[in-house]
Amino acid sequence: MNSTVVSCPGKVLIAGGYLVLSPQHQGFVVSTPSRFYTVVQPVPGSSETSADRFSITVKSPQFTDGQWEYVARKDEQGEWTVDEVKKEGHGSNSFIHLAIGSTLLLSSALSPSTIYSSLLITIVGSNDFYSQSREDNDPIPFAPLGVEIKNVHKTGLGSSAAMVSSLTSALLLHWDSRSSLQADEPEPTVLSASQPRPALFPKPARLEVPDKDTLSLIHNLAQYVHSLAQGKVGSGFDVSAAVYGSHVYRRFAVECLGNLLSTESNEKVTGQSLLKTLSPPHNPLWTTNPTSALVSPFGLPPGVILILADVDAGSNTPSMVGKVLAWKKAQPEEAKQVWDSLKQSNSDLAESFRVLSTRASEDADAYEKEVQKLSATTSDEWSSSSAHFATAAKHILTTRSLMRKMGEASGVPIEPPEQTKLLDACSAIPGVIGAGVPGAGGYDAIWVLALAPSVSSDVAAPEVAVEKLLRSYTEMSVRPLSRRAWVQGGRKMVETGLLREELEAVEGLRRAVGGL
Ligand SMILES: Nc1ncnc2c1ncn2[C@@H]1O[C@H](COP(=O)(O)OP(=O)(O)O)[C@@H](O)[C@H]1O
Ligand SMILES: C[C@@](O)(CCOP(=O)(O)OP(=O)(O)O)CC(=O)O
Repeated sequence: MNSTVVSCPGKVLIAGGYLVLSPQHQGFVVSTPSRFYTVVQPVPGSSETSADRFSITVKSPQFTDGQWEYVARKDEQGEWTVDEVKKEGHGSNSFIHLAIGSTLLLSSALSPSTIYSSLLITIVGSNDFYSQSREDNDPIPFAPLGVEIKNVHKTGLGSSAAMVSSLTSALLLHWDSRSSLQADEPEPTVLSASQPRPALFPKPARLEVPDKDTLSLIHNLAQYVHSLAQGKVGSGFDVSAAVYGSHVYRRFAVECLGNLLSTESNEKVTGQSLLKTLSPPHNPLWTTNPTSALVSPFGLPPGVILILADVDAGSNTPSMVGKVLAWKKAQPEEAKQVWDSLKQSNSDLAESFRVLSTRASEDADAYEKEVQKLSATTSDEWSSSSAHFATAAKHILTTRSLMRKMGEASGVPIEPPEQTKLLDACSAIPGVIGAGVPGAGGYDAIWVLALAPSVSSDVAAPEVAVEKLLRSYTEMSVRPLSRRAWVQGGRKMVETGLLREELEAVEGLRRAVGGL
């Protein structure tokens, strides 16, 4: 049987950090070209193994300790459990363990007739999820990092969310295709009522995106696994971006997960309990207001590029979140004012992107000419004739100043002075619309939004000047991610989320998988 490959993108929360934790507010998240790939392969000759037991080997070849072994067993009640087979020199990986266990339970409840057999799973992330060696400017795809997973330096694109989303969906898809191969009469399932159920994902790869209900189920499963493995429920924008791509995100309510995460509940999580809680047709909390998540279109307009850079100082998101929420509780009036203003400036920024996209589609030539013209001057020189780009630039500055205000009020370095200096330096480059700290802010990363004229002009592309500044900056350790990781404006939402892939079509993936 063929391998199954699913990829999910990384994320950059351009606006809405902290606010997005509350269902009254939104986050504006852009997904990145950097992706996590999960390749699920049957182990040759293993289909003869017992129907109640099979093994799963997971490899993460980018890490020196990236191999984990699991055994799945079915008990007398027909419930599957997955145990790790401990190996010396290899730590546990709760994200992977929980993803496999939960997906197997859900799959067996969805399609009780599925026959499981041993699997080899390979997981790799695009190089830009991790800081690369400074000596090698052009590493091979999915380059080995030569370190243990716990020691890797991450760049903030959300490795665990993209990994969990690609692993859970690849497994669900793989097992789903087995059920449709094996069962002459597919069992009626929740998703299909009494209709024979089509495979969850349509066949050939890269493939059509799964239907809406299936994507929701995958999203809900990945949110559950990610929260369980992290030991907390964040806003979930990172998992949502891994599944849906760039969008405006309003969070789902924790109640959607029922008591699945409850540490007090003695009830064992079963396949049926997962299905009943995670499947949208079964659990209306996922689809009805005010508990459902909302995903609406959002993206960068054409003619722009989002340059991403890793800052090597590191901040601790959970403690920053704790402090901001403590301030919000202690100073509710002041906090409400700041949050309301941020809500406004964030949605103004998104609206200015929408207006630019509309202009581009109405008159592509005039739009491109404007992009060319503005590339030669700095955003504070953009006159009212360039109103749309000037407006976007203004909203970025307003959002930044409000985030700084929130940081000062709560004692959290959301945009610390060192970052302000760097962002201002980037923003002063001709053709740069603006810059910011993504997500929770801190010392982790920055983004810079620049115009990207499509035909070469007399003017050097703004991105070249930004890259030069970042590479030569000495006041902080900052390093642009590779150009491959930067986000081009104008991409369709459907290309930016979860994708089913062909193994051979992804550069370097066959080599990374090796062996079989
Ligand atoms: N390539 C990979 N293979 C296996 N597990 C990975 C990989 N990359 C990340 N992970 C998992 O994600 C965890 C990191 O999660 P976290 O610290 O939340 O980082 P992030 O903010 O990037 O999501 C790792 O400890 C590991 O369990
Ligand atoms: C504060 C937040 O709203 C945004 C954090 O965004 P980041 O992109 O900074 O996240 P990490 O990759 O987990 O550090 C918390 C949340 O939404 O869960």
